[in-house]
Amino acid sequence: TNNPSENRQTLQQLLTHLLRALERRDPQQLFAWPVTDRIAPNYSRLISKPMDFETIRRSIQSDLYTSLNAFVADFKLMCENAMTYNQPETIYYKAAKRLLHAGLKLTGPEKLKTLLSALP
Ligand SMILES: COc1ccc(OC)c(-c2cc(C(C)=O)n3cccnc23)c1
Repeated sequence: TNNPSENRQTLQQLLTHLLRALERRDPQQLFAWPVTDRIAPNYSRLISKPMDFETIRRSIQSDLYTSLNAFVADFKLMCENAMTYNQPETIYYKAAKRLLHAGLKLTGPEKLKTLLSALP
């Protein structure tokens, strides 16, 4: 529809659906909350824009994302942060790489066509 509030609701429903699908790919919840300097030394010095699933959820709820691209950008940032801070042989780097690929497939044009066709 061209009703802004309806479109915003639909976008929020789509983003919440995608967020849940992505969170399922992180069963160890390594991306569920912000990484602290306590568990990752110097993290806040090395990573200028931290991102995690809880922050993304809050952004959806406060209508911060006005497009799918903005949501995908934060998801990619979250994965890229982990591939910047952690060495390639760590579980965090490997989990981020897998999550990033799974996420880009989920939000790719092919999959989105089916998702969008299912919307009201
Ligand atoms: C081992 O248990 C946990 C629990 C929560 C975590 O982040 C929310 C992490 C974690 C998550 C990360 C990431 C995502 O870089 N990390 C990096 C170094 C050390 N720990 C982490 C690990």
